[in-house]
Amino acid sequence: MMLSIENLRVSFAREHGDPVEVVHGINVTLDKGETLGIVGESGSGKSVLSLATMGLLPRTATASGKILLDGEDILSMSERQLCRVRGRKIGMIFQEPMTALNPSMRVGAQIAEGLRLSQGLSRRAARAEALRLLDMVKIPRAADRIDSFPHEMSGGQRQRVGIAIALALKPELLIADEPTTALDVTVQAEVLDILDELVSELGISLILISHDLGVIARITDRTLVMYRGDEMEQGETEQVLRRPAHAYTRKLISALPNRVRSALETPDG
Ligand SMILES: Nc1ncnc2c1ncn2[C@@H]1O[C@H](COP(=O)(O)OP(=O)(O)OP(=O)(O)O)[C@@H](O)[C@H]1O
Repeated sequence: MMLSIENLRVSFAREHGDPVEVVHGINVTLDKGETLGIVGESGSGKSVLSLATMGLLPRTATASGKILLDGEDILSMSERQLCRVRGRKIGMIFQEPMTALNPSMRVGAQIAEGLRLSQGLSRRAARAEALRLLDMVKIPRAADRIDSFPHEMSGGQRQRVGIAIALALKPELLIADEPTTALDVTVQAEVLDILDELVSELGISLILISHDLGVIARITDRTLVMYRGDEMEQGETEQVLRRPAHAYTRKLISALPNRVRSALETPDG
């Protein structure tokens, strides 16, 4: 898997007046197994960038540039081609796991349903695979929890189920948009660590979107810092944190809690 976003611009039509451009020429490349963090405050265009990459921009949006996934441009694919890409190549994890979960279906059955549709597994094989996935995302006593409903689980467990559902389709690229924002801090760290472990174990590429540089710093190789639709800087996460090239990045770093900030500081200052 290789993703290459070239000079991506996105604008939205307005009822009155000219369209407004909200992403102003972003360039990103991502190799197999690499993890990229996209950070920036609210409105910086992170979600628009990720929606564009999944081919999920609303109809009012116009995009130009290229989003090449293994050489094929997402921006010029038909809805049918996009559905195949989303089923096979790109998985998604959302901020609120309930958006990806069906509240009236047991979690095991939801994971199994995806497996039966995508891989044509028998009922029994799909259930066994669902159990394996629940174990993989470290749901305690998975064999007992497989028949739980989403509302019977904690937020962190629901997000793990969300991760299991995304992984069930064996994606090559996973896009996680604020996957831990709705969780408390300790649970946040657990879910991030699971995500980190799984993507590296499975060789999946990851785009992790967050307004929180602490979240990005925890698990990504590279970071793109965005502000109002522009790239502020991009580079190895460690470099960006230790030697931020841009005042905006320094502002994001100074907004981190002391505890996180001091963990990032270099011995040589
Ligand atoms: N459907 C839409 N129609 C019009 N404008 C939109 C639409 N979606 C997003 N925008 C605008 O695009 C800009 C970027 O929004 P985006 O959601 O990508 O920001 P973000 O960095 O993800 O912020 P947040 O962290 O709040 O989600 C904002 O100015 C937003 O108002």
